[in-house]
Amino acid sequence: MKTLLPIIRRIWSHEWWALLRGTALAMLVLIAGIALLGLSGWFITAAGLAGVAGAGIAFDVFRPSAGVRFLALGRTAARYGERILTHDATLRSLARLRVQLLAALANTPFARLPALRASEQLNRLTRDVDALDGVALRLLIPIVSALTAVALTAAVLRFLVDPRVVTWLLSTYVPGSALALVFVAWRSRKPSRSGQLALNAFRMRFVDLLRARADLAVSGKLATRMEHVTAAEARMRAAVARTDRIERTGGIILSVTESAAAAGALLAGAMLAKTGSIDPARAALGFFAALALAEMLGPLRRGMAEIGRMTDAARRVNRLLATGENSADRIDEWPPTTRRDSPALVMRDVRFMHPGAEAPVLDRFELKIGAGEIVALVGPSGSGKSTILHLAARMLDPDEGQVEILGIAARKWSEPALREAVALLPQRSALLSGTIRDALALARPDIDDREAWSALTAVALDRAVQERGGVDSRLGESGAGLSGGERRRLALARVLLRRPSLLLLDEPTEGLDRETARNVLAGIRGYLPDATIVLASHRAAEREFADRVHYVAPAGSPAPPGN
Ligand SMILES: Nc1ncnc2c1ncn2[C@@H]1O[C@H](COP(=O)(O)OP(=O)(O)OP(=O)(O)O)[C@@H](O)[C@H]1O
Repeated sequence: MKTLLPIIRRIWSHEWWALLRGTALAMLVLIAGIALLGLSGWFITAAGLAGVAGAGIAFDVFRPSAGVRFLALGRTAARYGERILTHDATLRSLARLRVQLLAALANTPFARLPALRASEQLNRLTRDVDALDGVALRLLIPIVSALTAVALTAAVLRFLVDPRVVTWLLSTYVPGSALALVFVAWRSRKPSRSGQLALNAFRMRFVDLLRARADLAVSGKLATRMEHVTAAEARMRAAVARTDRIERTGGIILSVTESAAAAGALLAGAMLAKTGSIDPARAALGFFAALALAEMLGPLRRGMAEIGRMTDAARRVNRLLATGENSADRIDEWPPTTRRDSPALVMRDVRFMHPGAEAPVLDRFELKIGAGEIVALVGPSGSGKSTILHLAARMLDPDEGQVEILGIAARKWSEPALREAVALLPQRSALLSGTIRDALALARPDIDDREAWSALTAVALDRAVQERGGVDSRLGESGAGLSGGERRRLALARVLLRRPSLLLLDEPTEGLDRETARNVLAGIRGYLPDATIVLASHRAAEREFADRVHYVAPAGSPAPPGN
């Protein structure tokens, strides 16, 4: 329950007014239901007795039947209002929670991004948030309204019937319903959790299967992977069946409680009527109230069965929100102004180790790049070239040493100012499905045709786009429909559109033939004549394009002279 508190607080803080009114209406529904059954029972008994006594003609049928109608209609109206208010408030708070989770994901520190799995994050955003819709609807509101309804019913019965009937009802209902609810909550914790885990596994395996289907098919592993997917689905169904069985057993305990409470109330009423303490019609009230009290336990039973699923989801959501909110604090909002006369990029005595790695990738690393220079970083695979670009874009922060970007210490840059001044083309860029214009608009939302074509021309992609039908032609998922080299150039065009002062390119011409590579590199310089360009490079064409080559030695080995 402690895990659910932060979620309850989040829901309550924005929706307290709607929830308060919804809870009041939920109480009204329960009270009206109990009163309706009590009044109807009283009415039938009293009318019967009046008939037996031969006083039927004098019996006032109008007021009680008007009361029954009023209560029945009032209950329906209150139920309608309660559903609208509470569901609306819950859906609004879940929508807000989804946005908060997305923001937390967006704030995830870059160093942790490689560990994130798309399918896992998708799960979190859908199943976990959906699991939390019951926190208010099936736990909070039913508990508060049931407690209030019980207290009110007890007070009214005490006044109208007899305190002993109230004592009987409480002494059967309180332990009986507590036993049933605790039984359901306790026993269904495991299956409801394992059902959720199996569902998560099913979704992740299914997404992975779709993504890797070509590789799996050629390696002959498709059938085995499909078995994995169906195994997760079978576990999920088994867990659901088990939760249902537990819920039904809880239902049996509740039915026994209800029957015992009603039978006892009927017996007590009969005895009280026999001794003449109260009239028989009033004596029937306890019996009907006992039947009506069972109604309030239905939604609670469902909530209890889901408690394991809810707490697990809440734990994951709380953790992600906490990390996202903490890392958001990292961003310094002070926007500095760059100094034009200073070097574009300086790294002094930098040490950096990837999380979980055993040794630093950079140790006492030094680099100085003048404004307007084009520098190619070369070195063996794994020597840390991409890491240097990530440090220069401040996607990573060094463990030791200083990084200066455009004359300003990296830590002093505000996030928006840095993204204006520095652009990075990573080794693998993501293209979203949509049109070519959409892909470019990520860099420049208000992009016009002229800007789009000039960036596409710079990366030698204009002809290919024209042949496809222009900038409004559609791309499939991850840029499907373009060749690997064309996708790379489209991502490059997008980076150029930002017109950065410092452009960081991680193997920009990978997958391009020598001539196209040369054209693209010349196009980049033509598009950004004054920018400083740093390339992580393995290709001769890139080295030839650079003013200077900087050798990146693996950490621990000496850097050659000439750097
Ligand atoms: N997220 C990470 N977690 C742990 N280790 C990492 C991570 N990213 C990179 N590394 C490791 O850091 C080292 C440097 O990686 P980096 O990508 O910077 O090298 P690189 O010189 O750009 O290599 P390549 O030329 O093959 O692209 C490698 O040994 C790599 O395995």
